[in-house]
This record gives sequence, structure tokens and C-alpha cells, in this order.
Amino acid sequence: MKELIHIEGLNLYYDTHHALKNISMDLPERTVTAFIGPSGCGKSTLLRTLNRMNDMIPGVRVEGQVLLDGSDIYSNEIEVETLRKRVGMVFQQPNPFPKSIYDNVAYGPRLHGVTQKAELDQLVEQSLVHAALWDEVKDVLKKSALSLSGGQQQRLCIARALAVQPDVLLMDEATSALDPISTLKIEELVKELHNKYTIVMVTHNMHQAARVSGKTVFFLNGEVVEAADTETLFSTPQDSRTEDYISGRFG
Ligand SMILES: Nc1ncnc2c1ncn2[C@@H]1O[C@H](COP(=O)(O)OP(=O)(O)OP(=O)(O)O)[C@@H](O)[C@H]1O
Repeated sequence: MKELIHIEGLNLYYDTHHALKNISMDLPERTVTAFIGPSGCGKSTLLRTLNRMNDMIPGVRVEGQVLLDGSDIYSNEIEVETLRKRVGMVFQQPNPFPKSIYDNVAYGPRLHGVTQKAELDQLVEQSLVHAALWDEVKDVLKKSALSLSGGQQQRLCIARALAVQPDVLLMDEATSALDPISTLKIEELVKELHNKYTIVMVTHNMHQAARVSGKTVFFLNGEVVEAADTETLFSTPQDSRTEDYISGRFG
């Protein structure tokens, strides 16, 4: 499978704290990759390096390379806005804007210069269909996004991310604030979306990683312990620390 993202010798420091230690890995195209590991091992930090969200945190220093389709996203030639259009993100807490459902989804395309109503209408519908929310909201698009349930809000945030037609979708514990039924809906959605998008998800839930992802990476103390296709990692882990973690002996 073609790699879309290649990480090489990546180190990240929060001031003096060495949070990511010499990370190298490939993230294959149109695959769900899950990052697992105990709290504080660096999963979210690594996820945030993929669309340079860490740039906003004072005192962060990054060394090494992250190549997206062969281009180093930390090079001076890369515009961060363009990068974030290609690499969208969904967070733990649904965070829709206090605007209508329609305007939430249309926000990104408008920002990137789409002004024609017909084109916006089409993008909004297509994104909501892809996020498995269209049927529930198609008659109330003018209603405030804040009137939706938590699970619907999270699917709206996914639709908002998809509306700018990204290549990569980063999901940082995107279901951990949701009830089991909404979680299941998002898991089903992720399984659908991976045919079109490269998805990287941080999850605390190993069952979720096993259910949804094609590749799993296990982290400990800022290092990659093991990366493999999900079935192999869960059935025949190579490292005893991976085995201890997935069998619930720590973390
Ligand atoms: N903004 C920050 N400033 C300073 N240190 C940070 C910051 N964010 C994370 N860290 C530190 O970096 C390390 C990795 O944190 P990170 O949030 O990436 O881990 P994680 O594996 O995602 O944890 P969790 O599963 O609890 O979300 C931790 O030691 C954490 O305290």
C-alpha cells in the first residue's frame, strides 16, 4: 500500500521535556491507523505534528521530518493554512461553531474562496452524506448546530472537516465524550471513510482500535514500541510491553 505520510527521525520537545523520541514510521494511504498507549506517551503530540497544531504551543521544538506526499510539512515553503486544508482534524469534544448546521459545513469552503450558492449547497450536502448525518438534518439546515446531540455534533465536525476535501483526517479521541450508540455510529462512519481518506486516530479504547483500524502503533514514553497491521499486533505482538498493554496488565 502506498505511504502518504512518512515520518523520519522526529523529536519533539516541550521546552526541556522530550515528548517524542526519534519517531520514524509510514502512514499508508486510505487506511485507518490507530495510535494506542498509556496516558502521556505522546499519541496526541504526534497526531498534532501531522498538521502542525503544535506550532501554536509556546516552547515547542520539532526536529526531523514529516513528509506528506514527499514534501516536508515543516519546510519554509509550506503554508500552514494549505497544509491544514489537506490534513483536517476532529477533536475529543465536539466543537461546532455557534452558527447554523449549514454554515458550519460551508465555513471551510467559503474560507477557501467558494462563493457560488449551488456549489456550496452541493458541498454541504455531500459532506453531510459522507459524515452519515444528512438524513437527520436535511430539513433543519438553518437550525443552530448547538441544538444537535453530542454525537450529531461530532458527525457535524467530521462533515465540516470533509467539506474542504482533505486527504487526511486526524481524530484525537473523537468518540471518548460520546455515548455508546454515537460511538458505534462514528466507528461505522470511519470504516466507510477509509475508502476515500487516510485516517489517523488516537484512541484509549483498544477494542475500538481493533474494530476500526488497519494498522496500529503502540507508544510508550514518547517512543514507538511496535507498529504492525492491527490483526497481527493484537494477535501476535512482538514486544512483551505491547503484550502487557493489550492484555491489560498496565496502562
Ligand atoms: N502543551 C503541552 N505543554 C507541555 N507539555 C505537554 C503539552 N502537551 C503534552 N505535554 C506532555 O507531553 C507528553 C505527551 O503528552 P500527550 O498528550 O501527547 O500524550 P497522550 O499519549 O496523548 O496522552 P493522553 O492519552 O492522556 O491524551 C506528556 O508528558 C505531557 O505532559
